[in-house]
Amino acid sequence: MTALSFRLCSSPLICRATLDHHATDASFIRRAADLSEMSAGLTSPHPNFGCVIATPSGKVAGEGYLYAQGTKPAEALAVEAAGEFCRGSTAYLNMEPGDCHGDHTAVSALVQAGVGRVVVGIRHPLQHLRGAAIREMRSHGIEVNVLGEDVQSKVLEDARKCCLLVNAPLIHRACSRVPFSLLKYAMTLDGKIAASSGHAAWISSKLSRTRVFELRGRSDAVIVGGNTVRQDDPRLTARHGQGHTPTRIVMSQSLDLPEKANLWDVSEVSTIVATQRGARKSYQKFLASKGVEVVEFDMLNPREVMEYFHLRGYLSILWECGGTLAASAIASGVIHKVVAFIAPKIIGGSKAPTPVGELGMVEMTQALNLIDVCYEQVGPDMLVSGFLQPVPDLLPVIPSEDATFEIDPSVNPFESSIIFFYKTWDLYGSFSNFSPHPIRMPYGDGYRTWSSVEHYYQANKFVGVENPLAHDCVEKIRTAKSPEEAAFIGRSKQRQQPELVRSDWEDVKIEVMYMALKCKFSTYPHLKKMLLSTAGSVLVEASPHDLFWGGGREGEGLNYLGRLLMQLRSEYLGESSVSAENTSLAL
Ligand SMILES: NC(=O)C1=CN([C@@H]2O[C@H](COP(=O)(O)OP(=O)(O)OC[C@H]3O[C@@H](n4cnc5c(N)ncnc54)[C@H](OP(=O)(O)O)[C@@H]3O)[C@@H](O)[C@H]2O)C=CC1
Ligand SMILES: Nc1c(N[C@@H]2O[C@H](COP(=O)(O)O)[C@@H](O)[C@H]2O)[nH]c(=O)[nH]c1=O
Repeated sequence: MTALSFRLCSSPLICRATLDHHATDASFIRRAADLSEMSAGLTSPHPNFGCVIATPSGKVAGEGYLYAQGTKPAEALAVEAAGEFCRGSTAYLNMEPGDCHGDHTAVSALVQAGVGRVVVGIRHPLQHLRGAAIREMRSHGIEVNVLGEDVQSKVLEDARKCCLLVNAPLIHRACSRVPFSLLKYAMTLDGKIAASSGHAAWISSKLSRTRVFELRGRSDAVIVGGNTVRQDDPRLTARHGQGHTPTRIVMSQSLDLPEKANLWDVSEVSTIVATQRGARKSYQKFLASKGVEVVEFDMLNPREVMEYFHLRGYLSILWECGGTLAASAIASGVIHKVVAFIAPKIIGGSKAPTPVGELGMVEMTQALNLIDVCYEQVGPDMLVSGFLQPVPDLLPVIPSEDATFEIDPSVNPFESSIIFFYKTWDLYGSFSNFSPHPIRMPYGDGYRTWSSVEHYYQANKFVGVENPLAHDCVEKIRTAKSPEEAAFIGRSKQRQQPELVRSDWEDVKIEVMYMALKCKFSTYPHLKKMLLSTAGSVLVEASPHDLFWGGGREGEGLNYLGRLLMQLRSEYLGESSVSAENTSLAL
């Protein structure tokens, strides 16, 4: 079996006219993405939608963007602006419309105006909305091209990336069930965020601080730790004009906070204090009397707090804390992006605070590398920003129509039902690697029995490595009492002692899994029958954590387990149709 690839490669023979066409599509999609951000800082953060309507000769006829939740959709505004030029035109949308209220306003506007073609940057990131508007437009006879699926090339891929970035908060929030979090700090050239005394006003220039006000205006909330309140008495308001002002959140375990503080003045904007359950009840009462909301947590940590604010509907959070809380937030995996203003100043001081406290790392190889790093000079300062977690790519979960068809011709990816499986006790739980179905696989000179596919898969990470410790690992995993234990040993060893992992693991792991699955489904006829009974459906492992083998919570994962099962199903279906043909020939 060859490794599966679901991205269709662009043909090397792609012609000049197609390239020009792609360049035009790409530039209008980029424009739609830029437009979609026009409301940033003016209203509460929301999904960003922009629409450009272009005539067949490539002229912009109308544009629109969603101003705020519940206001007229970008598509309707663009149609109004383009008027009679809509007929036969192409509409460019950075993101598939999300028909949240069932009123089809965006799609109806395009259909009724007679738009002939729609180019979509990315599908809607939310599973319950994804694909619906695209299907609806197609059902009305509009040609819909989704970037990366129906049309592909380098220039379109770059444009698609702009669409992902412009809705990064929504995509991250959908995938990780926490709001999008941006850690911002200002530091001196020698890496300090304050003097040893704690004094920090100011490190960065006025121009940089104006940029911070803009960042605040694009956020639902700004967070600091208790110590920053004690040291700085901050206001944390967005003083960037008439724009949106975020809620202020303080995280304090001790509630050993001052009675007089700018944040307790809630006349213009609210403040929420997140604290440990039971902390200083009398002080909690005092805060309540000031109009400050206090929320108690059983475990006050960044993840719990972020999950809570996700449930309250927050999309985007700006962390403006010191290094203590920043380290805790990074360690709990809730920070998605970092923005650092670096001022050309030196303050010194071996005890002066730094932007990120203790992370427990001891070697430089453990350092977290930022992705998509940008550098910009802001007045005298340098602004460095980048992602700590890549914006999840929405493309692969339900692969392109052609590619899915390649794996399993019975599947029509956007019309088929989706069967999710995850826990072994679920309806299709036997598809999980953790299902208790032992397999017998070649090993060394003979065969060995493995208690589950997971046991076999995890052990294979260490097979063939000439180190007794790797051999021990294989045996420990093989004799693990449960698939969970096997997974735990395999994953932690891989993390702690990467030198024990075979060097070709990334190249062979899909093949290893495929062979194990093939053995499992061939050994147990009832499992094979169950797999065949799903023909025509897309299989998705609904693992919220494993974004390689699983499909993620909102379809952001690569779903390789589901793909391999579909591949296997297709092979079995092929075999049964060949044997049916042979039988009928024999008759
Ligand atoms: N230059 C810049 O960009 C910035 C500079 N600063 C400077 O940094 C210094 C303060 O730094 P620092 O002490 O690190 O301040 P933090 O903002 O990180 O506050 C730390 C406090 O956060 C609270 N906290 C609640 N939960 C947690 C948790 N899970 N993990 C860690 N902390 C938690 C605790 O408050 P409690 O003790 O109340 O329980 C803790 O003492 C000041 O001098 C300030 O001027 C601060 C922000 C930005
Ligand atoms: N010192 C420092 C920053 N510090 C951050 O700004 C907060 C003060 O905000 P406010 O009271 O609204 O002006 C402070 O508590 C800390 O979070 N920020 C920067 O951009 N540059 C700086 O040099």
